[in-house]
Amino acid sequence: MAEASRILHTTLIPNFSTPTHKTPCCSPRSLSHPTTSHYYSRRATTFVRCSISTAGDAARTAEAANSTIPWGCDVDSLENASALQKWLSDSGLPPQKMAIERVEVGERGLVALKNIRKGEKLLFVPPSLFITADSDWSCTEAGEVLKRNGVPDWPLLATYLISEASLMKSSRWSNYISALPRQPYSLLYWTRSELDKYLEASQIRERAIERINNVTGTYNDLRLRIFSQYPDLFPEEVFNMEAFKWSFGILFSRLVRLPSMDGRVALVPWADMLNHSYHINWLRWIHFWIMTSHQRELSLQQIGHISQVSSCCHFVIAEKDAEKEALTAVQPFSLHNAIQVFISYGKKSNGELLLSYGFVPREGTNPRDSVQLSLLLKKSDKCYKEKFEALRKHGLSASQCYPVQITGWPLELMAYAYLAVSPPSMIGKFDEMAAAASNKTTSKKDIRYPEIDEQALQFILECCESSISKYSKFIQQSGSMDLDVTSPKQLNRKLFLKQLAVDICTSERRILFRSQYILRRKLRDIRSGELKALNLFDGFRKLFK
Ligand SMILES: C[S@@+](CC[C@H](N)C(=O)[O-])C[C@H]1O[C@@H](n2cnc3c(N)ncnc32)[C@H](O)[C@@H]1O
Repeated sequence: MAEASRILHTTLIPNFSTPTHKTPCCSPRSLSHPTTSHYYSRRATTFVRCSISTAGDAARTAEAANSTIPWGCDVDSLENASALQKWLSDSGLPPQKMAIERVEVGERGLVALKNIRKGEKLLFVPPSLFITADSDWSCTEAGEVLKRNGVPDWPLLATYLISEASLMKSSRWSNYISALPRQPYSLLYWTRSELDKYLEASQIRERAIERINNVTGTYNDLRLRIFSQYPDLFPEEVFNMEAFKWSFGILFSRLVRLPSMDGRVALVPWADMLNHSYHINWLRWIHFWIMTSHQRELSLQQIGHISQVSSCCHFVIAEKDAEKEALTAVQPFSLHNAIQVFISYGKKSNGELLLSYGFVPREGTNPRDSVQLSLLLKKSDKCYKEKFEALRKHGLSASQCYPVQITGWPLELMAYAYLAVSPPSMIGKFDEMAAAASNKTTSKKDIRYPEIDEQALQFILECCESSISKYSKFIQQSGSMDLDVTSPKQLNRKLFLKQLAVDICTSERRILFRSQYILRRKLRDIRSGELKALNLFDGFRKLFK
């Protein structure tokens, strides 16, 4: 979950070596495990195949929205939760103080069943229950082929999930997979035309398109270089785009990085049933221990904050102070039955939460919320070429996005604005400005050019207002938007997407409104200061006359 997008960015597009074998490494008959043909006779092969649709491709759009995979359950289903709980305890999960319940926030989640004391361990998950890139494959040969081809962790795990899921009851993870959502909430499931229609105003649209392209590219790469070479191990009825959309959707919304395992990524059944919250107003330390295989040495895993939304209690999982806190933990407090326990998925904006987890927190509740403001160098600028060159030198382009928060904007954005408005006489400063506008930590960020402050702020204000007007237009039009549906099921889906889009646009616009207010005030101060200075100068002139 946490850091998922960053991890994906660096590892998703695999750099495979060319497969050395053209045929499966072992023929079905020579398998030590059940034979491949036997395997695949048990694989689920009944689902619809489809790929991510492009704009205008209405038929495929409808198909993409409606097709599902045959494993997993509905997002709010408790049907498989008790089977999951039982299987986990049978597999070594110690008795827990939480249970899976239907909840108000996040549909299903973990709720505390007992009073919990400060310092008490709340979650215990033995590593034997983690799914990592080192997990054993039920189909050993498939795992060996991927590893031999140097497939990185993310695509490897995505393929592993599909492989195990398709084996249904024969997989060791069948109880876990049955309790996973059949269609995780994720922008991966939005078609291109839905992204264009609903997220036109938000920069998150670009991120979603990029992510979908990455996932599609990864799947195509795997298909071309590996799956097509070993069709017995990776039949297309199972290992197709729809299945990869599902598995990447699961990874984006559930994968965690484990510092205690050298930062490797893993799916942690049970812990991944915790929903997200920012409602933190009273700190408590809670420890999330992971037992080693010998269960003697305990190592600590930092996932994030655990909080309780409806009252003033919450927990923070601490890495450094854990030992100390565990010793001094004495103060008991009460959690009523069925009170949901939350963690924080990290310092993410609402857009990032929508992108990976498919939900938008209530307006104004996310202190880390930000909106990407797009700034553009004007082509009509007399020094366009020189400015563009300076930007390029520092890894930037003529159009740049910067995150704006309710508390303000980064120094880099101001530096870009200085560059955008600086006159030809300041050509000698272009390089310094472009360097400060880049995200290189070595460059000096806090540059000031009071002589062009007003123009720079005015420039940012104009960008802000142009963005606000796009949001306002969408929000206004959304009420009467033609949803273009042919069935009640489609209508529900479109209404849901539209609501998410309105929520994200409203929360992003809110930040821009705040920036607009600050910018106008600053400009008013500058202008009234200038006016005062002008009046004073006029007064002196008259005096000397
Ligand atoms: C790690 S899973 C948490 C368990 C999940 N609720 C389940 O039943 O499988 C993350 C998913 O839970 C849901 N979720 C988590 N926190 C949420 C929140 N604050 N509001 C709405 N949905 C949330 C989203 O669907 C997200 O993709």
